[in-house]
Amino acid sequence: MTPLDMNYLTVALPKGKLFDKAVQMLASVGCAAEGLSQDSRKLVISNDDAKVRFIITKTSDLPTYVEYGAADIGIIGKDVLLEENKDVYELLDLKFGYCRMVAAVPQALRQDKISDYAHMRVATKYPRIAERFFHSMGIQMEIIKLNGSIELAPIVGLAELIVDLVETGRTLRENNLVEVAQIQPSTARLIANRVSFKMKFERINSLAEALKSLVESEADK
Ligand SMILES: Nc1ncnc2c1ncn2[C@@H]1O[C@H](COP(=O)(O)OP(=O)(O)OP(=O)(O)O)[C@@H](O)[C@H]1O
Ligand SMILES: O=P(O)(O)OC[C@H]1O[C@H](OP(=O)(O)OP(=O)(O)O)[C@H](O)[C@@H]1O
Repeated sequence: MTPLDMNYLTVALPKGKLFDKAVQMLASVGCAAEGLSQDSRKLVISNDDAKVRFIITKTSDLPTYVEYGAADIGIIGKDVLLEENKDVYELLDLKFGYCRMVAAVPQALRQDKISDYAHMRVATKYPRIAERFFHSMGIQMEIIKLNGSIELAPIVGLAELIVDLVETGRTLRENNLVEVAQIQPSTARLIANRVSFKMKFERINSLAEALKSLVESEADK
């Protein structure tokens, strides 16, 4: 298997929350392979008849695979795209995986103005997004990078604030945290390697068009 193999389309899919819906949408437009499942330990799954192969990556690594052309296209959250800041084309908003990036604090620490949090510590899995947000507000903060369970940080005094994703709001509520700023909404996006998009234009563009029609038909329901 070589990168940018002209005969195959290589599609990167992230393990985790976006995987099942991404597989389902791609299958609906005829882009599928047998045994494509998160439960499998196989990381490359090919459909030789359809000349498509899927690679399964860790969420935050997916844009790197696409940027380097190890995958031609991929499906990934806008939050990860903004954080990883890779040189890829964003082709389509797939309108699933809705969540939003927020800043939150313990209820007891709530202040009137975001500037009142200046110079406090912010725990986050998304240091670039957090940095950019506070910088845009003219506020200097100390950013502490964590890899998960971010809501724990203010409870145990590691940080005063967090920047994290919220979907239902349950995790914030159950840890007595309240939102103090909305930073960025996020949905899943179809992305493409810049060279692949030119070299495999017909194939990638027709897949993107089919997904676009699918997204629009789902929105009409
Ligand atoms: N409740 C949610 N929490 C986190 N991400 C969500 C949520 N709802 C939708 N998403 C979207 O799903 C994507 C993948 O989330 P997931 O939790 O599977 O990965 P991750 O936890 O960031 O990665 P990893 O487990 O490898 O560290 C996010 O980047 C985001 O775009
Ligand atoms: O608003 P909610 O519906 O409660 O969802 C938000 C939570 O889900 C995500 O965590 P995830 O499950 O990915 O675990 P993690 O803490 O290990 O990242 C996110 O980081 C929040 O903690």
